[in-house]
Amino acid sequence: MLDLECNMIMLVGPMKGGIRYHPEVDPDEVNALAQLMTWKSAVADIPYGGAKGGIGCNPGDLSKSELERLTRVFTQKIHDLIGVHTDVPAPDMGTNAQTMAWILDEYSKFHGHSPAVVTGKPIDLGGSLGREAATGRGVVFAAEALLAEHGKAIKGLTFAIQGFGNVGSWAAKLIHERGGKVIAVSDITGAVKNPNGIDIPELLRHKESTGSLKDFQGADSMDANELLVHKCDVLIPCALGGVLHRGNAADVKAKFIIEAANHPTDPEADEILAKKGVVVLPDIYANSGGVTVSYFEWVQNIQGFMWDEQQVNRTLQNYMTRAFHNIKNMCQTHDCNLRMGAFTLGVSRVARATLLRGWEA
Ligand SMILES: NC(=O)C1=CN([C@@H]2O[C@H](COP(=O)(O)OP(=O)(O)OC[C@H]3O[C@@H](n4cnc5c(N)ncnc54)[C@H](OP(=O)(O)O)[C@@H]3O)[C@@H](O)[C@H]2O)C=CC1
Ligand SMILES: O=C(O)CCC(=O)C(=O)O
Repeated sequence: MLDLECNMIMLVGPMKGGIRYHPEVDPDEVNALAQLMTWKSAVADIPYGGAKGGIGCNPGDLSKSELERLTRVFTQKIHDLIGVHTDVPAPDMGTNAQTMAWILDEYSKFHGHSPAVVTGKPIDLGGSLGREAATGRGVVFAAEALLAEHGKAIKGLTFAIQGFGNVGSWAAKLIHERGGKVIAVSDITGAVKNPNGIDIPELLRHKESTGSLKDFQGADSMDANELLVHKCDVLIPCALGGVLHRGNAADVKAKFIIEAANHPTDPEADEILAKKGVVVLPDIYANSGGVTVSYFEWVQNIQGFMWDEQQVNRTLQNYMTRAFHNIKNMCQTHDCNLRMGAFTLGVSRVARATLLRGWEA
């Protein structure tokens, strides 16, 4: 199944969002994810509408050459819909810089060389330094901003991380570097735990060489579902949507949840967690580091000028800190939680742009 959804008609700039390859991709989910991109871009204050694309497939079952052919055929079908100033794809679950390189190459056969038509591409093809790490790094900046509000810091706190792909592995690495104790990690093959803190660089090497978390010597294996209710200070879902639901929310022991995945908490779980006093940092803010650095990549491509990595990371931190304070202001003004504050900020920015364009009903 191939699907591409766009949620905003060029109100403030092109539409933007990732392309997902996963067996559970369906049009409703892609549409919902495109809507999240609209509010996410508005919260980050970057000039984009929302989009998302996906293919229902299991990339783990496909060879590299099958993935390339699939991506090229997909691009042949959507090349008239995407474009530097209309809709700019990026990686999401199951896709990566190589996928973006194939899209760029195939698109350029129809429209001429156009590096800015995708972001998250390899550096050698015009990708931005810092984009690969950006979502995980943004998650860490977001966590630091939230924890500081509560008089805490990453150092010394315990973390459980679901998902060890692009977002989860970068978040784990950066938390480990800051002195946080990552005590549980999972991927699709299972989960591992170590109450003294997992050696994340070692786990990265193990995952890189074996392709899974299984048989890692530095930690005990655990039930992957148990990870979400494991005793820790901070839980970071970095995989699928809907993983926190009424069946497990009451058992969550973390005091903070940083939503690095898109839509990991369903509305029933949200209510249960709020009653328990768990502080949830919403996805449309917490994982916005990826699209923010995608914006920097697009700007660099259009300018034909490459930023150094320090500039990318510093500017990302400024964007994440500014957005956190804007959300907090909304929460204070409307006496609401962080999710409502983030949505109020995003929706009000989109509404203002709509009115200014004269599109009111
Ligand atoms: N990439 C980006 O820039 C952004 C991503 N996001 C969101 O972050 C989340 C992760 O994306 P990303 O890291 O890019 O995706 P990846 O495909 O790189 O990684 C996904 C990870 O989730 C694991 N996983 C899949 N299913 C399960 C499961 N049932 N239980 C536990 N782990 C599972 C995978 O396991 P395995 O390694 O074994 O395959 C993998 O480690 C998604 O929700 C995505 O929408 C949000 C903003 C930007
Ligand atoms: O980098 C991008 O453009 C989009 C990233 C994405 O898909 C997301 O934030 O969910």
